Amino acid sequence: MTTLAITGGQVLLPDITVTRADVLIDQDDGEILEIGDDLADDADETLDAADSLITPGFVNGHCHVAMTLLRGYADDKPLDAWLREDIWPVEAELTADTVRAGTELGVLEMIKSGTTSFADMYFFVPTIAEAVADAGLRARLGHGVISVAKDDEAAREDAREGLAVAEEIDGMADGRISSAFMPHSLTTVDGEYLAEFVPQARELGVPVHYHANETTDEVTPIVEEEGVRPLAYAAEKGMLESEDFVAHGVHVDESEIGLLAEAGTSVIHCPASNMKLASGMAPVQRMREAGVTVGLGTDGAASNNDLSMLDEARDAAMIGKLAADDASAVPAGAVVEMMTRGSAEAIGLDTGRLEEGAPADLAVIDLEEPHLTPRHDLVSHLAYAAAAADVRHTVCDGRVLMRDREVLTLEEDAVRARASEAAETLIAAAEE
Ligand SMILES: CSC[C@H]1O[C@@H](n2cnc3c(O)ncnc32)[C@H](O)[C@@H]1O
Ligand SMILES: [Zn+2]
Repeated sequence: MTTLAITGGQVLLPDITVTRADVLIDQDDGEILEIGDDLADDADETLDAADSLITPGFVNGHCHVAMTLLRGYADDKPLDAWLREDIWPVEAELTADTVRAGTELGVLEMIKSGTTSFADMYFFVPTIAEAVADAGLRARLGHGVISVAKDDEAAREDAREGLAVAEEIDGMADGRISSAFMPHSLTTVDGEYLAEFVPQARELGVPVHYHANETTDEVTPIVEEEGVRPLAYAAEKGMLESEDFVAHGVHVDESEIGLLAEAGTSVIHCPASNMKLASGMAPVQRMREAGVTVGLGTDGAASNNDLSMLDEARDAAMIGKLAADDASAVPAGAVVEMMTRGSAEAIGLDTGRLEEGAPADLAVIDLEEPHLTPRHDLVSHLAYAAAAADVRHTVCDGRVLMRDREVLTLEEDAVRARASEAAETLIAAAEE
């Protein structure tokens, strides 16, 4: 057994309290062996966490990681126009090579901001899986299925690809990669395909993940054409099971919050994307009070425009108060829980907490910074004041992915250069 001790830090425990302790890891099994005092002597190697906070690695519950290539490409538009006029025409030109370059850039950014796990819906998913495996992260990945603007055979082929990819990649990278069936949304995949293919996802035993109730433009047509709210429609299609998770959940009414709570379906809140696209304010406080598991996600870098979960946590706390018209709503402890265990539970990964036997997925935050001084409350600092650049070390599955800001699994300069080139190639192809 090879062991690593993370020493001298403060540790964020599962009950969202902080205590002074070392963390001892079994690097072969990728598990936490012990959290306690003076564990350095028991370890083969150490990682210094003096003046630092050791937190569970952050869990990004909803992303399109290769969209880093489109960061800053099309800003300041609402969702539907943004997708149809700018994003989808460019995405039509994606290749496995450009997706690899965008994914490497995205996972580099994640490692540098303390994220160790994420859920992702995109294209060229086996390529994304390889990049995630090489970078050392944990992820639940799926092919985004769309039927609009496709003929029947193309739509079926796309859905079949969604299932085939889910089967192919599940369990890759010693189990660090898992999969899901991912229809894009309730309005971009026709009901007949949902009815046909969702049961096949159940047979495969994978969860279903989709965008839901993100804008009023997505709610109105379903109410008008189906006569029910979108999440009641999703339930009719068999898409509201306890392992399923929806992204956004902005325009959900009380009946839909009740459906989510009853079914155990989770919601990934994406506050930055919801603000940037002016989609609306999700009723996070009400969903949490009703017992819905709420996680946090960045969405893609083109609608955020970064992949930092620390930014997302602050945004979630701020907009949560505004939405509830209550400064005590969505407090620091709630967003810290959402960015760790909440997202992990939502996307079905057994991580997001620091305790004996849990996966050794963690981030170490440097507290020796002016904006983290004084240290009245480290949970408050994590929610409101810490930034991506404060992350010192990142560890996933017991492996050190970043030590003292040096990423060990990716060559940072080369990744940035390849991504810049891929972005240029992509835009040039779209403008041809
Ligand atoms: C079919 S793969 C995923 C698909 O989703 C698009 N996308 C990115 N951000 C959003 C969002 O906020 N709502 C809906 N769809 C989004 C992405 O560009 C891909 O086409
Ligand atoms: Zn999305």
